[in-house]
Amino acid sequence: MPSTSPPSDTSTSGTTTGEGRILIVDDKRDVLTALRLLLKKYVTEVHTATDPGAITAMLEEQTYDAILLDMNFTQDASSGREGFLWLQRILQKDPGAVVVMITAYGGVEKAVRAMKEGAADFIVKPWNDADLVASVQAAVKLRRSRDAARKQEATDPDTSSTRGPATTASSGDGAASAPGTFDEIIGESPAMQQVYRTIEKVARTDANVLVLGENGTGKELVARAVHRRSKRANASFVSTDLGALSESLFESELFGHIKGSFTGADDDRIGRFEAADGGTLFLDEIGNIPMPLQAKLLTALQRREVTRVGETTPRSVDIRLISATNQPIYEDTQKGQFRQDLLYRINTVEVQLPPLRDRGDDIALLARYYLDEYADRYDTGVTGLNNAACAKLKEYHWPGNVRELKHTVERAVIMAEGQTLEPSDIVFSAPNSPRPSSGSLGVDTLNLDDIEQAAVRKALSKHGGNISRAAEELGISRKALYRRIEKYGL
Ligand SMILES: Nc1ncnc2c1ncn2[C@@H]1O[C@H](COP(=O)(O)OP(=O)(O)OP(=O)(O)O)[C@@H](O)[C@H]1O
Repeated sequence: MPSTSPPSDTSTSGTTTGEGRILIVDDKRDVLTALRLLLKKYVTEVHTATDPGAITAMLEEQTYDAILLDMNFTQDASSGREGFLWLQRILQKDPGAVVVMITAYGGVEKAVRAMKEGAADFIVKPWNDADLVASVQAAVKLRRSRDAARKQEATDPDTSSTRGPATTASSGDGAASAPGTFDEIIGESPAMQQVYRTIEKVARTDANVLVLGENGTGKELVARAVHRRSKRANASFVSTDLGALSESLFESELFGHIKGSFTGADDDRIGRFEAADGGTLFLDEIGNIPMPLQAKLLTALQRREVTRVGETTPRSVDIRLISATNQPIYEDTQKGQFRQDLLYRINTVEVQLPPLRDRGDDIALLARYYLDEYADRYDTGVTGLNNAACAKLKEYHWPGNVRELKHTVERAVIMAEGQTLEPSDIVFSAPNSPRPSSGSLGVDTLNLDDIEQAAVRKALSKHGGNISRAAEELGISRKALYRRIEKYGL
């Protein structure tokens, strides 16, 4: 039975302006007081508790639009373990809860891990008032839209099956996909199966996704698959290549502008953020944007609002963000070329796409697929490729990955003399480009932790997440590998 009186160490503030009922749980009374004073201007009710043990009873009595939860409760504790525990309990009790973690500056990595486990956001102490208020308001909004979506699903049972993630795609075969494919993505290597599993899991959530991989590995296809399987599938998917935007156009493209705000602004125009409202925004080449623009992007993401160039009033946007880069973004962060706080905002879940040369038989699978497609399109009568041609394709290092394979097969199908492709029909565009050594970790650092982290990532990606095989390749025990996965939050 729900208890009717609030636990003794909790307190409530009624207020006037904004909307929403929030709960703040922190063992430090001064933190609670400061937060209550600040937030009561923006939400209807602020409840506080110093003892996380009170959370369960409070959740039985009330539904909260947002819960601000400290990561550490016992004196001097810094592991964040209690934060994880209470986060889990809250989500068990109320799966729709929107939890914002509060952490000290040094605990940011743990807060990011908490986001992977279901927290909606995090706040770093000492906080910036405006950012904190924006984060709480966004959390309240998120709760409301989750509740509305749930109500909609309850009244329209078809909604979840037509718009939600495909539920029958557990082995990498999307609901409407041919064998060996997942939506439009072709490949059945262990590394790609791991990618499909991640897409399935993350699509259902609203978590920000960072897709990493060399050029032409299919990063945009992954972004589209996540969108298609998400509850935003019926809204727009807006793709923007940030690498192609000049600094001067960046703000107006992303945030929009009003007529006359600069030379050439002949009309009001909405930006990509607003165009993606309710749907998914895909920011490609995010690793290439200069520092000042990173700051602007971070502010928009933190506040979930954009201000059109030439205007002063911000507009709220509700987007799911998927970013992609082929840059070594972790290394760039260490070199000070990419903001760490922006990285933490965009990489809640990461999808690492393996280069084509590490995908084994997928090379032949893709080649046959494109062979059929182009033979059909150009009506050439080419029907297959012989073993030697297939071996030649598999031996090549594919610096341009799937995009390059596609063009190579297209050329071969057009130029072939016979019905079956032979090695001489296959001409590579960059046969002498340097072949990345298979041992290369793609990091340019001597920091042992970074090298270890890159090795663990690479082994997991190569073996499609298979712990035994990855541990064997790394030369460590399964247990030792689990410890490292935990250590690096992989
Ligand atoms: N696994 C795959 N199956 C089928 N087609 C693929 C696959 N991967 C990539 N492609 C094709 O290769 C081309 C490049 O894919 P995509 O644009 O998604 O790659 P990308 O990693 O985003 O590239 P870039 O880094 O250059 O932006 C597209 O034509 C896409 O359809």
